[in-house]
Amino acid sequence: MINIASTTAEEQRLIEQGKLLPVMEHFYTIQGEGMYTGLASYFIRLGGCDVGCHWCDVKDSWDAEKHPLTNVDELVDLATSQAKTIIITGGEPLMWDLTYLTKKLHEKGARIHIETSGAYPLSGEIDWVCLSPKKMMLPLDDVCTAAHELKCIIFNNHDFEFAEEQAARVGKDCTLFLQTEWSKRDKNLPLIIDYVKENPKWRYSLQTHKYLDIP
Ligand SMILES: C[S@@+](CC[C@H](N)C(=O)[O-])C[C@H]1O[C@@H](n2cnc3c(N)ncnc32)[C@H](O)[C@@H]1O
Ligand SMILES: Nc1nc2[nH]cc(C(=O)O)c2c(=O)[nH]1
Ligand code: SF4
Ligand SMILES: [Mg+2]
Repeated sequence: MINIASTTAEEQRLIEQGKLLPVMEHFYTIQGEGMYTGLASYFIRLGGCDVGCHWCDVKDSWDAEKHPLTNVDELVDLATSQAKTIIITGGEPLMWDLTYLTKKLHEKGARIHIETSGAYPLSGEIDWVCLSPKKMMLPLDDVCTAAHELKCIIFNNHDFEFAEEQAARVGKDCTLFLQTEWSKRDKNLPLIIDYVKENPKWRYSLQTHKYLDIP
């Protein structure tokens, strides 16, 4: 687990227990991507990521120190009062121990999804794992095995090859998605459409929230 330099010993203890986490933002919106596109969901975006995707659309999340340490019990109450499906994202949410957060969410009857690069071990009880593997820090085998959904980002042509390599690592029931890197969408969407027609084990995923201009 990462150490936040500016925390007190008491805060560090609560972070290790998962009762205090750096939260960049939390908001009720509609899942824009992948298998659950269109589903009303509450997003919890944890700060901290060292994977370093040059095209990452939430670079502000990377530095955990920039995000307020937040009381997990209060966050759980707020999230579950608004939605049944809670999506934990980041940053890289698996940099943190999610045992306490997910236990509390489940006690309130929530269904829990995660968006992850898979570069760190799974923790907690998660109902739906969306794995989006990255070349710079490959996903761990255990996360590949647990993935319900594989969402590979296409930035350039080589990413189709990388996507096939990662598809060979997930279980046979894992649903496979190709999603264009947003800034390359005009060039890549026709390539992805052709690829999916030729390789129908893949589906495309669009970042529909960006077209709709919602969070
Ligand atoms: C911001 S990441 C946070 C969760 C985790 N770190 C991960 O990468 O899966 C959430 C999702 O957005 C995708 N993503 C990030 N930047 C993107 C971009 N510029 N275009 C398309 N998808 C992007 C990621 O691959 C991931 O599937
Ligand atoms: N609407 C919406 N859907 C999303 N699906 C994954 C997101 C993420 O940033 O993890 C995301 C997001 O930021 N907004
Ligand atoms: S792993 Fe996720 S949060 Fe981290 S840099 Fe890549 S896309 Fe951004
Ligand atoms: Mg996003």
